[in-house]
Amino acid sequence: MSATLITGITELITNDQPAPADPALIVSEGIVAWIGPAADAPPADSRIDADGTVLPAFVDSHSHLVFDGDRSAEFAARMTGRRYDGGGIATTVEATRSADDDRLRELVAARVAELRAQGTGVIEIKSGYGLNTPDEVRALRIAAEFTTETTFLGAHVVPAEYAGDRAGYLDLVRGPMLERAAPHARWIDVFCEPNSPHAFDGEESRAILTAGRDAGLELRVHGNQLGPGPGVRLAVELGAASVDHCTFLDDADVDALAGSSTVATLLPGVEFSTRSPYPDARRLLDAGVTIALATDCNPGTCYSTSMPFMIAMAVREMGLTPTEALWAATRGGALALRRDDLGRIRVGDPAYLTVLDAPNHLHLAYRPGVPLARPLL
Ligand SMILES: N=CN[C@@H](CCC(=O)O)C(=O)O
Ligand SMILES: [Zn+2]
Repeated sequence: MSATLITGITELITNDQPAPADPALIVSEGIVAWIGPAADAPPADSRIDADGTVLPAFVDSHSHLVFDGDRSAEFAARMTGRRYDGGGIATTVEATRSADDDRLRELVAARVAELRAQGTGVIEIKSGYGLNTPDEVRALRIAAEFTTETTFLGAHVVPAEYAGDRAGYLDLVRGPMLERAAPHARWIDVFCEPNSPHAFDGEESRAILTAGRDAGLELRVHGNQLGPGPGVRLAVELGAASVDHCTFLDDADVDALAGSSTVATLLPGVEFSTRSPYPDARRLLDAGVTIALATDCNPGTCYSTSMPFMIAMAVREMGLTPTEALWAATRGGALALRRDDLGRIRVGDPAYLTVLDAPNHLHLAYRPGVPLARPLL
């Protein structure tokens, strides 16, 4: 067994026990084996001088990394006033279906390398740009090469070939497509958005989610992104682990979340890239809701892999302190994935550790856009 001692930690964020003065860590075989004052550290085989702030790696609980194609022109049009309504997803579906497996795998690998280099440890990856059975299954197979947190999103939008037959597509998604996809997924998700003509209303979403649950999948929901809607309350009612976006909430939505085990996952990169109002994270926290921050990395509403960027926006635009935003991007993400072993530094947990080239964690929001975060090991 080989043990590595980590010293030179200017600040240690554990999201667990308070850190000692002049903290040090020992990691052995990928597990946190010891935390204590550097002066008391037991012998180790090697040593790393962190020379900065050490924190749990970010947990990015919402991404759509399996795609091909480019929608930068759609982004540019939005910056001059065009609204987002989900219609551009069809462009990505076409490009993704046309890509061969090796190309898709390379694209995902490059995006995963990009996010890891910025301090993300574990990521969730959704399907949703195949929208037929073989392409959805392929997306999940490729996603599973990079994470165990794979999500079946056949109910992203109704694809063009079913434009006149929504009911037919719903039957496909909750029938044969689900049956083939379920062995490759942990989660099922739905774009519940009555404000988009392409996505699904409350009853359609309920039908998809309950079928997924019956097939053994756990639930997550895209809800209340483009306007008020039933997504948040449906997610809470069905016991979903997370409802994501939460941009347009009324008091009943906030009350429902506050009394529940459903995490509200906020995706400020989407509001940035669609020129929308940011969700009110302060209101949610003050009501006692558990919140997470994630990138939602996708070609339409947010092509960013950067959790530090999400933290900076949450602080500047959404009313969180830097400490709260960091917690939401680490432990919050872990809870949104119902992973008790992630998002904190604790003896016995996997050693997903990030180091900041900065004296303390406030620099994550204080120095936006600066590449401070990287994997420690
Ligand atoms: N809103 C639904 N799905 C993605 C966007 C997908 C796209 O536009 O390609 C999201 O989470 O924002
Ligand atoms: Zn999404």
